[in-house]
Amino acid sequence: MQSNTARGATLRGVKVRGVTLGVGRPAIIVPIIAATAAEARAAAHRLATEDAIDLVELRVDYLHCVLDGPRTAALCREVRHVLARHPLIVTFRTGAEGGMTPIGDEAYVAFYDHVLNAAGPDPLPDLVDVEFNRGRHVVRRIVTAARGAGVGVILSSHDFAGTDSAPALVDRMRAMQDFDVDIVKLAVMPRDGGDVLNLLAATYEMRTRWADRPLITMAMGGVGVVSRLAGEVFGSAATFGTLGQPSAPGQIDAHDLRHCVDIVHGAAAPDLRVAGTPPHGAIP
Ligand SMILES: O=C1C[C@@](O)(C(=O)O)C[C@@H](O)[C@@H]1O
Repeated sequence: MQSNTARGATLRGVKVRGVTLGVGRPAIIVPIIAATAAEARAAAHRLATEDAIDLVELRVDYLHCVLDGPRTAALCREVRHVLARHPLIVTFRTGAEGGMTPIGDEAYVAFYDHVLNAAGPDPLPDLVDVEFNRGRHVVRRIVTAARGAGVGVILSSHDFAGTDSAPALVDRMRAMQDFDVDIVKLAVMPRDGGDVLNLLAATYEMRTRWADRPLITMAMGGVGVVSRLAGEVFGSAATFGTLGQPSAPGQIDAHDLRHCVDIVHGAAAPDLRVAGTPPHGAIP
């Protein structure tokens, strides 16, 4: 049963440090892909001064030390500190969803417990990414821990095998929104333009009829790239680009991405404001 049945729900933007997601131009997120703590630190120092990006994602599943929870949790705090004004998302992308490290449910919960309870002078990460497919019980435990720590949650779902119909994708996002999370994220693997349209149609319907919080959606791979560039028109609040190794197929250079997103925003924002289509509300 889905409880989020309010049609045309009003979307509240989510403010993370200086960045508001869900209102206006989509945010640009860049992943840190690093095998060692030293590499992660160096990448954080480089990204800290990057003006083209809005948020950083630390993909901890690439770290050799990731299964050492306390050590990785301390690194997350350190990276958060180094990034200064850029908000940090900590993501353990599991093997089942395109990540580098397989992990069982208990270890997955324990990992996020370490991250959310790490002691130290540096701040905690701003957001953690939790996989919807881990199941209700796992999601609830991590969301509760994150709420207790004052850390936001992105609930995410990846389909690397294909793309469901638009109605099925909307159902999935509505089921995700039923959790007490800040942002819902959906990634699919399209075979062709028709699949990309399914993702975009689902995003648009979700954004205009059901969503009361920001969505981030993307069709991965080459044919999906249009969804990363023009997601604002359909209601996606952020897009992932790369400054180094990509963390998923179809990501393009973050500077090029910024340029394209700005072009779309410059052209589309006045019409979006008039038509009231997403993202309506205050467009800067
Ligand atoms: O969920 C996502 C989106 C993503 O898979 C993409 O397709 O850009 C990249 C991941 O690093 C991130 O966690």
